[in-house]
Amino acid sequence: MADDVVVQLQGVRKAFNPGTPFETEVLHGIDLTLRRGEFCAVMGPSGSGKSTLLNIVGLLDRPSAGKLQIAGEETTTLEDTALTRLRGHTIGFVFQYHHLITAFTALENVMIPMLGAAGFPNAQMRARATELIDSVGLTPWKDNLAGNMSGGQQQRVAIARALAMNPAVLLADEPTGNLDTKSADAVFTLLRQVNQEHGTTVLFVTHNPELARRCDKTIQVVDGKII
Ligand SMILES: Nc1ncnc2c1ncn2[C@@H]1O[C@H](COP(=O)(O)OP(=O)(O)OP(=O)(O)O)[C@@H](O)[C@H]1O
Repeated sequence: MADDVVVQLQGVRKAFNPGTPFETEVLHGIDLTLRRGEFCAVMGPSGSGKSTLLNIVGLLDRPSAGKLQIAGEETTTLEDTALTRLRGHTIGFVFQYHHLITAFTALENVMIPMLGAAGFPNAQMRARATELIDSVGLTPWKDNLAGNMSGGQQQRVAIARALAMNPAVLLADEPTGNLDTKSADAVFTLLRQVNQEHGTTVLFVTHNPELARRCDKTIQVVDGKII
């Protein structure tokens, strides 16, 4: 595998409820290679398998068959604890719904992934979270409760939180799907900026062809296959 390949799927299949009468194969042999700094849009009809694909690349779910290498490591043979560790250090997630803790401030939400085993924040974590909040343009709002922020601001906090561990791969599942055009554009521009400044590889699910055109490449997932 070339050094700059950060995500590689070979013949990845995913079946839900395997071995039961309800078994359904949702991904039917996906091959995909993403290099460092690549920004790739994922498009395709509803129910075609885009989120399932992101969950597998994000090590939240395991393939039923095939190979998946993340940051040079073959993941299909890893035990759950090793998989969790690799996920924590390599992958950042941004979802359509921000999944912030609304009763925490913006800054506190960004510190959550840094807490780790310590379980409580220190000055270094606070400084790093402040830097991230600054980088997503939310300096004046850092002490606002996440629940009181606008949709676009919440998504910026979610991006800052996703970057807390400086991930090689950022997985964004329709992060702009719930936003008005102007906020969607601003969130996309921020993701692009992160990608270019840090060389983060981004996999970005969208139904918006305008935004897909602004990515380095687009894959179409149809009926569980890349076409
Ligand atoms: N845990 C599960 N158990 C059974 N079937 C599932 C499970 N998760 C997803 N599916 C099915 O897999 C298919 C693909 O779902 P997925 O959410 O990946 O599609 P999607 O392309 O992301 O859709 P959307 O654009 O609507 O978000 C759907 O038919 C869905 O019902």
